Amino acid sequence: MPRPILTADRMRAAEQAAIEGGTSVETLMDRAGTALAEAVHRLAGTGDTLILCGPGNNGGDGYVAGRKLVERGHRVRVAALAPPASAACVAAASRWDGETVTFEQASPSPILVDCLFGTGLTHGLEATVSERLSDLAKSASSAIACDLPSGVGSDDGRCLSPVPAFDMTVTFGALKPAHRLMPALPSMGRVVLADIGIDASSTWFEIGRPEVPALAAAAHKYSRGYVAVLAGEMSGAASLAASAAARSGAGYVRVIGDGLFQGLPASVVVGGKLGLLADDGRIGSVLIGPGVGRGAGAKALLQAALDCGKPLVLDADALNELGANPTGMSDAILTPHAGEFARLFPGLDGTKPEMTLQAARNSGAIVVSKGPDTLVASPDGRLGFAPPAPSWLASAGTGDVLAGIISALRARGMDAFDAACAGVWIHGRAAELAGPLMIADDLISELPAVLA
Ligand SMILES: NC(=O)C1=CN([C@@H]2O[C@H](COP(=O)(O)OP(=O)(O)OC[C@H]3O[C@@H](n4cnc5c(N)ncnc54)[C@H](O)[C@@H]3O)[C@@H](O)[C@H]2O)[C@@H](O)CC1
Ligand SMILES: Nc1ncnc2c1ncn2[C@@H]1O[C@H](COP(=O)(O)OP(=O)(O)O)[C@@H](O)[C@H]1O
Ligand SMILES: [K+]
Repeated sequence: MPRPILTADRMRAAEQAAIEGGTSVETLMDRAGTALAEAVHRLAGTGDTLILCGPGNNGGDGYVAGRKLVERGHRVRVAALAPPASAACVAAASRWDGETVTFEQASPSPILVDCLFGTGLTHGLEATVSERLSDLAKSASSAIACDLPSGVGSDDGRCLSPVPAFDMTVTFGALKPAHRLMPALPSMGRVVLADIGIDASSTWFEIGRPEVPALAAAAHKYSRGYVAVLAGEMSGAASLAASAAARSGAGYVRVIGDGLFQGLPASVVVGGKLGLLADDGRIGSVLIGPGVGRGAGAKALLQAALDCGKPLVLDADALNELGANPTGMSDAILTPHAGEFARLFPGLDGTKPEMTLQAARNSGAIVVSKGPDTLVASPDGRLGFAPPAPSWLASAGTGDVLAGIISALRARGMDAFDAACAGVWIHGRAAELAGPLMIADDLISELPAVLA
């Protein structure tokens, strides 16, 4: 099951529903603190532990975790930033009778647990507090954040004050958008999700390993997926996309365009008239964008793609050619990077999740908003958050490869949203296998291992 993602408001509503269903806040906090202690102990073993507690329920989780860690043999010190303020935090703190130091006195410890603020953060930490948090996190062997690293905006991933890097973040019920959004993403470490008995079902989720439809025994090359790639000025980009489609399980890949198409597998067919797009009922998806260029030639190719009535994947130059605020794009997948997104959907505001969903609703298309924090949005409100992908994907041509992978999955018959989510996951995994010095071509070599 993919891990659900909830905004702070929706998390509070889920908590409220659990409370109305008969589970008290104290019980939820007890479960959260117990899960936090368990995760800390598993990661760091038994050792001297400093827990920084804030005045709200994030701090309350810390007091509970302190008690549980003492039971597990840790020497625990709690440093309170401010006296407990929320009722549940007051109750949890009243049960803490261990070592307590002032925040200013807190000295470095091998295990640091940050329970200052979570989803209730409203503004950045004071400079002296964030500096102290950073110093303590840097000098710890294991730094663990409760729910969110303190200073991170839960819904938008902004760092409202400087945020150090943590080894692990333990969150409850559901992930929060910030766990998978820049600029907070690199501070999270491993994100562990603990079940505290809240119904956290959501149409927002972290994209997990996909289930690609199995090949039928009676499959033939066209039923396995026929991808048509429209090529223009830069044949290398089309070659990358077409090769990626072929290595992602398409049964037949055709590149329509003039050019040398170096490096293309011999099995990829080159040539054919544009009229094929509409006439050949076997074509399962049409990819246009990588290397297609700008100008009259590109415009004619785009028009042919838009008119052919086949599932489309639009990337790169095709997105620029499309113009701002496209509408009526159902059965299309758009894969803009940040610059292309801003040109395609000017004037949207809000968080990246909100803007990507708005773009999908306005255009009618599945929108893959790429970057270090790729999101996949559907007009129906589904929103997939990519798991962290290696930053070495920042290399020319990797987007062309992604478009090729998605086109193959779409031609195979996957639903457009599922194909886009699966493509993003497969792309990230291929990058992990290809390693830091990879170039886009190397991603293609890893695809069979990822898809096996
Ligand atoms: N929602 C849920 O279902 C559950 C939430 N739990 C915990 O509760 C947390 C949320 O608790 P709260 O809503 O009490 O929020 P927090 O504990 O994150 O912080 C709340 C308090 O801090 C103040 N504050 C915000 N930013 C500040 C800043 N920069 N400097 C000083 N004060 C600041 C707020 O005014 C508020 O009084 C979650 O992150 C999680 O750790 C768990 O106890 C279990 C269940
Ligand atoms: N810092 C990063 N961390 C993780 N993934 C990244 C990063 N930068 C880019 N990517 C991914 O690499 C790909 C780049 O695509 P794109 O910008 O279209 O490049 P190109 O046009 O050169 O093919 C996208 O899938 C994007 O999500
Ligand atoms: K925290």
